[in-house]
Amino acid sequence: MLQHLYRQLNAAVDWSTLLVGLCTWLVVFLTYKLFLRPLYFSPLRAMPSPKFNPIVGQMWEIIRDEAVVPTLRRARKLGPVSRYFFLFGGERVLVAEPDAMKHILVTNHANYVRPPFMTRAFATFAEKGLLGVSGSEHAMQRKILNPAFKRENLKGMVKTFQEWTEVLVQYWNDKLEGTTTTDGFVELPVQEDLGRLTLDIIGKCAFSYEFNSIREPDNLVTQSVTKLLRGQGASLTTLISGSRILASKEYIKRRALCDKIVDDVIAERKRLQENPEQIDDNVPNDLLNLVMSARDRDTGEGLPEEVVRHEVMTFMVAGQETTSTGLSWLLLELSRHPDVQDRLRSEVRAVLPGDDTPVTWELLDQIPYLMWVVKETLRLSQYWEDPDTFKPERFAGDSNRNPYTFLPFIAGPRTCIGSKFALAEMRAVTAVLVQHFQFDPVPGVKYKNTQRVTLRPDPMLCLRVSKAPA
Ligand code: HEM
Repeated sequence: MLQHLYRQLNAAVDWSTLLVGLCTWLVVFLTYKLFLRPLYFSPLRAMPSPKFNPIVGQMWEIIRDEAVVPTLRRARKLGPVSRYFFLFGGERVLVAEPDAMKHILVTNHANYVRPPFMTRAFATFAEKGLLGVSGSEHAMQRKILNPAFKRENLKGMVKTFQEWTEVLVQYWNDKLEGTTTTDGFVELPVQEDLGRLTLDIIGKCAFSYEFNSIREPDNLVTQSVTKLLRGQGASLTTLISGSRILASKEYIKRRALCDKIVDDVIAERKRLQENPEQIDDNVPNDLLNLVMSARDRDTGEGLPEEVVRHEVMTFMVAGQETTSTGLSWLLLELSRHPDVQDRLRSEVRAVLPGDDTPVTWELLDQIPYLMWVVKETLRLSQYWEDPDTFKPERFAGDSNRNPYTFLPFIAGPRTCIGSKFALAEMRAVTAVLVQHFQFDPVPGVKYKNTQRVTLRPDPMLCLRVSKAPA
């Protein structure tokens, strides 16, 4: 039967013609994709473009050079809106112009959606939370959650920022006291320690969980969650699709542990909601509480329980590494600019005179220089005068500036929901740390940008830490 079919097919098809046809199609397709389209037919061809390479485009310099450097170089050379080439004739547009940013992120955001593969990668283990959903589902979640993230609801968390930073202060003081150097400093893995601090803070603020990772770094839960947040053990398919296919056994175990911790807290919280008489005065002031009580102002509906869990995980993913990396860059800049560090310390001390003065949101607002230092650390845009110089006072008189020249949290429907939280956390942590410590560079160490989920210093930041001058 099969033989018969094969003979019939052989008689009907001229294989050599088919092969020639296929080859011709391939040549035409490749010529169009690699040369004709990018050079003559692309709607982007009128944009300033760098040197054209049909195979690797600009990818080689992007991989080879320090992160962000090729982007800045191109923006300077080709202007605020330019085209560059991806692999195999693919094209990308680089935008560094405030009005164009507004157009893309806000006015016409529906035309510029994040590619689905990025959404999946962002939300590897919280696919139903804000980072993992899109379209109407995302809009519905934001409508319910936006009001929860207002300043009034976050104010009480500044106390937590201060308390956990004081744990780090104690930890570093112990190291200083244990040091044998006569110069009064100790070289510390600052970035690693800040990572533990922001884990402790986000654990407590997100769902009142105490990781206690500064005091107990080797604790199983801390280790598991830290590895999970770094994506360790997740396979490429897990990172791309969000599914657990091919993920290591350890990864699956860590996820189960993490889910259980969050589920237990939610179950206890629900029990209390149903039995309000058992709630004492200490209702947890955390994001979980805000998420569980948030309601759509039109329909009165809240978020389903599974989504609540995913939101808590999302806050952990979105709020831990971002702030610890931001704080690492900030301390690195302070160590490079002793004048900025001195001024910051004296302005902090003028408002928070004693080491034990309770830090509050209102007091943080009374130290404008602190906010300028934080913002200058997060600024990357070239759309500023003398853009490569670290100059916090450029943020004085900020209100007259076009908001689209400063976009660390982007803007529009996907703007960072935790931006106020993050700015308050970075200010509180910095204020407490500069009150106690002086930060100086370790001689001879040069840092480069490296792109992971965030832009990080490479190597990991290590600084000389000593007692702050009186
Ligand atoms: C310096 C610290 C931070 C920076 C620079 C930052 C930056 C960003 C950026 C750029 C986005 C948009 C990502 C995208 O859609 O492409 C984002 C989203 C988000 N961030 Fe932050 N973030 C920070 C801290 C935080 C903190 C502390 C939290 C939580 C408490 C948080 C929660 C979120 C959430 C939930 C989203 C998703 C919003 C959505 O898609 O609707 N972030 N963040």
